[in-house]
Amino acid sequence: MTLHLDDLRVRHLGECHHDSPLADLVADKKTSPHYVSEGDRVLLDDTVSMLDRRGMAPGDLPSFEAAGPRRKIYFDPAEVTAGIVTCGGLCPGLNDVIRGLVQELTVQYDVKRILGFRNGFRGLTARHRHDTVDLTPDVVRDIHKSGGTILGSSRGGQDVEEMVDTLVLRGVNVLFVVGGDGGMNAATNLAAAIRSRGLDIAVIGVPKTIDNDLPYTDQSFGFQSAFAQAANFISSVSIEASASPDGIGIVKLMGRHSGFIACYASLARNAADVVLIPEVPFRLEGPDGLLARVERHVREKGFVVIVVAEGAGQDLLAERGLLQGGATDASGNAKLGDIGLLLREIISAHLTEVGLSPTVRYIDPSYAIRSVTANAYDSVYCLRLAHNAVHAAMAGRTETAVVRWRRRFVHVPMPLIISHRNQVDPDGDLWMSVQEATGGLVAPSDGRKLERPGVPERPGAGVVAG
Ligand SMILES: Nc1ncnc2c1ncn2[C@@H]1O[C@H](COP(=O)(O)OP(=O)(O)OP(=O)(O)O)[C@@H](O)[C@H]1O
Ligand SMILES: O=P(O)(O)OC[C@H]1O[C@](O)(CO)[C@@H](O)[C@@H]1O
Ligand SMILES: [Mg+2]
Repeated sequence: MTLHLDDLRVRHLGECHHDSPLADLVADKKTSPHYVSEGDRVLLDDTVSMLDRRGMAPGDLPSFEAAGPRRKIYFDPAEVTAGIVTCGGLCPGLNDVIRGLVQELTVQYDVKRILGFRNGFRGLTARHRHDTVDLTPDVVRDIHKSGGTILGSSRGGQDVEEMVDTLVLRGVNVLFVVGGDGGMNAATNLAAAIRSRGLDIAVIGVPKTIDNDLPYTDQSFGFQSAFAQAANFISSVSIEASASPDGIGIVKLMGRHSGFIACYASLARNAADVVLIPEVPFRLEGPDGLLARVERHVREKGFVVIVVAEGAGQDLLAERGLLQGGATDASGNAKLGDIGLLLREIISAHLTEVGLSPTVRYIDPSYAIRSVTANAYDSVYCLRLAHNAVHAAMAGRTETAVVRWRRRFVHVPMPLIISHRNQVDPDGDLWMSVQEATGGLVAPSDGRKLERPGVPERPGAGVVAG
């Protein structure tokens, strides 16, 4: 998809006429390596060759509006009622975002009324619209010390007009949607319905997903906390497998369509011998297939550790009739088959057949990963996203997501956030690092050649047969 400057312009509700309470803070600020001043823009591309290929004057290059406080704002804070909704799967840092939104709205902008809608978009239906939480600094003071979301979350569709009615009936003129691709889709539809009714309501998205599958953001919040926890499970499995004769350690990690958690968690511990992700289909059979590679590891090193993303190898499950074709959850997300269980069965059978005596240690930590409290890094990240989301809303931006792009906080039009999925690029440097750390790949099922097969020797990785 080729993006132009016009694709990156965000919607405004109108001119900003009110003095911002933060005007003094930004009055004399200029763009520097650590600040982007109001009105300046952040480039989409970041290499000389990419810029060169565009062949444009700097002002015409595709770029994002910088986030941050403005000198003038659109809404009179005394007239603002804010709403907050968290939707989809849990993710570390949701409470940090809620806390940051409430603190910034109340302390900096003196907004008096903030409603927390319960259990995702379900909370905006006619049935649940009056069951809201009054969010104050006191209510949110300590919520960042726990994982999850104090507002609850849900999957499943709701009628968009009914949700707009809720915003009108509850007097909400600024809505913050903290959600993944589904949540951003719903927020986009909501904003379109608001626009078609000519209402003065801002919808601001704070993109969220532990899968890190949303584009135009460096990395989604909570992702670091999630993969740090996932890495602990890889260590556990590695210790177990290395202490068992012919040990097979398998960890299945979340990641429906994107294997970022599997890649990062594997790199964090450098204990994985094989990493399987949805983006790189793999073969079981043949000299470079998974089974041969696993067998080689066990014979040479005594054990093997496999990290598999839940969305990997779905073709293998389908071939075996282990997928409910077309089955989806309430939000329309495809229901996946259990690749971890299939690998456990197939690998055990193969190793037994070739005369080994495998001991399998299989962990599927699933919710134990995404329910953790945000680490310090993610807490800071969430707080800063929340501050910028509030600035965007008060300045009358709408149908806009607030993200960090190449270290700067920027505004991205919501349709772009749902325009495609962020995935591990098999030709990118992350996957290259995984190859370097694991010493090669399982043969891809698309017939591509393997570049560097082999078993690397890693300090502390276990016994290497002489
Ligand atoms: N294509 C869509 N159009 C409109 N609304 C959607 C769409 N997909 C999902 N939604 C709504 O958005 C909400 C959240 O979606 P979903 O359950 O897919 O989680 P998500 O926001 O993608 O988060 P995550 O990926 O982290 O689990 C649900 O209430 C769902 O009905
Ligand atoms: O069991 P649930 O709540 O439907 O969520 C599972 C899914 O949610 C995610 O955490 C985020 O979409 C995926 O990684 C996972 O497949
Ligand atoms: Mg999603």
